[in-house]
Amino acid sequence: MKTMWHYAMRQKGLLLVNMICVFGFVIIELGLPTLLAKMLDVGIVNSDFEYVKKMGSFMVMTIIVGIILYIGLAVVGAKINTRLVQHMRDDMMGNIQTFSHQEYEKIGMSSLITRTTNDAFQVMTFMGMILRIGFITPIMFASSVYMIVRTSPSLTAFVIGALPFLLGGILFIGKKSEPLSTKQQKNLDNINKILRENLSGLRVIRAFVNEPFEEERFDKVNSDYAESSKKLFKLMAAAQPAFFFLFNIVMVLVIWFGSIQIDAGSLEVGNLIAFIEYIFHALFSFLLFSSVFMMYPRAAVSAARVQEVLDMETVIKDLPEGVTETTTQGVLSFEDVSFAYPGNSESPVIRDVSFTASPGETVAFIGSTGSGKSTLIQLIPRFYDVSRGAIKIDGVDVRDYKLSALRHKIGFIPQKALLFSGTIADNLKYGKPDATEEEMREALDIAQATEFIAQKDKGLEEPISEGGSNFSGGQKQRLAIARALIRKPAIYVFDDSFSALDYKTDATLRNRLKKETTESTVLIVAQRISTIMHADKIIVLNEGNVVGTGTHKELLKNCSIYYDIASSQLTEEELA
Ligand SMILES: Nc1ncnc2c1ncn2[C@@H]1O[C@H](COP(=O)(O)OP(=O)(O)OP(=O)(O)O)[C@@H](O)[C@H]1O
Repeated sequence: MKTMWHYAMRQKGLLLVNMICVFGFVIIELGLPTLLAKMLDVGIVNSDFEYVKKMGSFMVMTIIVGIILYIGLAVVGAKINTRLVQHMRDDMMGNIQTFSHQEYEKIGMSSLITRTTNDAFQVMTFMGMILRIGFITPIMFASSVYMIVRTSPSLTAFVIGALPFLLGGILFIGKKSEPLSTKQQKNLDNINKILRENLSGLRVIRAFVNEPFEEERFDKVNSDYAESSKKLFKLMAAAQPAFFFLFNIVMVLVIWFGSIQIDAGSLEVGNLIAFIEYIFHALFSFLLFSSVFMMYPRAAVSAARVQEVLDMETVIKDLPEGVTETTTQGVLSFEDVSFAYPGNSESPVIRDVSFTASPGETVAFIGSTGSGKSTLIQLIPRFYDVSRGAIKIDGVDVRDYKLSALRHKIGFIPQKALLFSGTIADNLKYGKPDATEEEMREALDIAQATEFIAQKDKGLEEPISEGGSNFSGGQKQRLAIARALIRKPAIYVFDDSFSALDYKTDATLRNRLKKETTESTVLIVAQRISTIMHADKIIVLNEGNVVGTGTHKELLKNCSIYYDIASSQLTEEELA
């Protein structure tokens, strides 16, 4: 509720109009039976046709105003709702952008998508119900009960007698539906998760002829979702016939005793008709309100999931007043750095790593898979914070920087080259929004991308499909490199970013890079010895420990792990 009201209250003006429409609508709805009763009991009974005509025109006018107010209610409600969900999604996205890897991993990508789309939609739908039904029904109910008591106090007992049954039913359904709603949303998370994996891993699935297995996996989560939805809908559906059964019993009793009272002359026909109309409004309002109440647990589950995203604070705290300017540019030092992934503090992935890297220098990291290379370099832009020790850039601890200033110093090229849908130019401008065509062409030239772009019909304006699927792995890597180059950062971090390039392109690219980065610090993670053998310093990692530091030649002599890696890739002559 807190979440919904927070967003609804951002539109106080529209809420006020909504309330005015609600009041007007209720007055008109209850005014109609009153006018009808008068028309019957005064006009028809006394054959006063002037009176009948007068009441008739009042009723027509009332209906017209009622329609206008009802349309107003729908329009205003739709406006409030769409803005509500828009603001909610904007805020969620804003907070998600601040998340570190830890928060992403905690909630999970699929769940974040479900929460931003489906859960926000559930909250919006419920708010829509509140704005119309939730506001109208309590007022309608209270006014109807007032009219019921005023018209015939003796018949009121039947209405009051029905209320405990209604209330009991509503509470029962509300209690039953909450765990079902939680389960339903979780099952929807699972559908999204499997769907994402299936769509992004389509080629692997096909290559391994695993379609039947994947279909079965999807079918399972889909059935789970259908099962939980079915139970929920069954529960909701059972409420309606039960209500109409109760409603009909009340009606029969009212008409039965009402006709006895008419016979005895203590009640007029018009009043009985109006009375039945009031009962209908009172009980129907109660039912509609109960449908809001029954939907509440489901919306509350969604609202809680949305609120969790909104409340989640990143462990990587930004320092808005942090350091933005430094005297040097690109001096990097690791000082006894250890790191363990969250929830795994007993087994650090990086242990007591120390090294320095200066502008103009290329430092490379090598080691077996899982030795901690990617983890180590992800600590530099603070994708994770160190568990012990410190990483300093230009003498300042990375945690003391304003986050944007820190990340501006770094050109990070991740292991998996990710391109955004748009054009080649759009993707390059992601690195530098005001990049000129000349700057773009220069970056592409260094990244050895000029040739394949020249073959594209539209050159820089060539469209890139979702995930860059219309480019090869090596082309994507080169574009990702160009995107980082265009920023001219103080520190380049290449996380195995040359792996998809052929040997010749790899060598040419690194040569060009060397000329371009004379004033920058370059860190390269690679599996290929040929990619790193010319680095000024090579750091060999094994199970998170530094087991060797030196040049290619030095390490061949005094680091057995490096020698083993090198000997598996180089010829005897190259080793010598
Ligand atoms: N997000 C994560 N949560 C928990 N453990 C992780 C996470 N990412 C990596 N690890 C673990 O940390 C260790 C180091 O992984 P890392 O990716 O840094 O190795 P790497 O040397 O870069 O390997 P590769 O060369 O295969 O990319 C591995 O044991 C891995 O299982």
